[in-house]
Amino acid sequence: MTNSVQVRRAGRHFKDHVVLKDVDLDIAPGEFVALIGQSGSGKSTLLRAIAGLDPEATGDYAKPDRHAIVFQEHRLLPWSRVWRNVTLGLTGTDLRQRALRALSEVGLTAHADAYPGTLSGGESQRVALARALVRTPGLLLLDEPFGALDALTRLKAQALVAQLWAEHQPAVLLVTHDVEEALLLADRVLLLADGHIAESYDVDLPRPRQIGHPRFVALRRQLLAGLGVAETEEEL
Ligand SMILES: Nc1ncnc2c1ncn2[C@@H]1O[C@H](COP(=O)(O)OP(=O)(O)OP(=O)(O)O)[C@@H](O)[C@H]1O
Repeated sequence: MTNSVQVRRAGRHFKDHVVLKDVDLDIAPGEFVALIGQSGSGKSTLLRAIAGLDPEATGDYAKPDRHAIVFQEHRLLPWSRVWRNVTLGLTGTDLRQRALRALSEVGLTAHADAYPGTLSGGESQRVALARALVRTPGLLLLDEPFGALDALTRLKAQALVAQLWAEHQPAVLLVTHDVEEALLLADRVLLLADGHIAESYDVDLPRPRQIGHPRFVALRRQLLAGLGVAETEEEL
């Protein structure tokens, strides 16, 4: 398989509500793909199916053995120290060392022995990223990981993800509501609508991306039109 991710005929319904009808999706090794779509279009449902978390999803799914997922909520265990959260579920003798290495990549070495309850929202999401990184994933699945962060923290978290992706080159599938986030980070943006991938946009811009670049502005307009949002309506 030359693709890192290959999804064929993905389907999912909840009783008579058909959410995913016929989704085909490919991600090349090291490619960063963003998935946008209106609220309720099935973005999270698709991500969960790809992650193997949804036994009732139908279709064929191929993905790297090592994959990791980061959700909008950090899902850290409050009674476990940060470094233990990072290596939760892993076995081996050097777990603390591995946790510290991953925490240093997200700038949180100093918080290794803290409990999650003492961290800010942005720090908690960085721990969740470290927990993903420590698994050296070939595929990183990100489900609105910055959705709950304030604007400045969100920008910093986006820059961190861009840097980690450039260093480690996993394939990435990022679910986001935010067309600017998609255009800042992704090689390609997919639009999920009516239960399938309705559009694919190549983000043919060098990195780091400049939001004022005329091509960026044009792509932003196309994506918003694809979502059925007028340019003046900022957020969905
Ligand atoms: N466990 C469930 N039971 C019933 N319906 C569900 C369940 N999970 C999801 N759905 C429905 O499937 C549809 C798609 O949900 P999903 O969370 O995948 O959408 P989304 O595109 O990620 O939305 P958002 O952007 O608002 O997070 C929604 O209509 C939702 O109500």
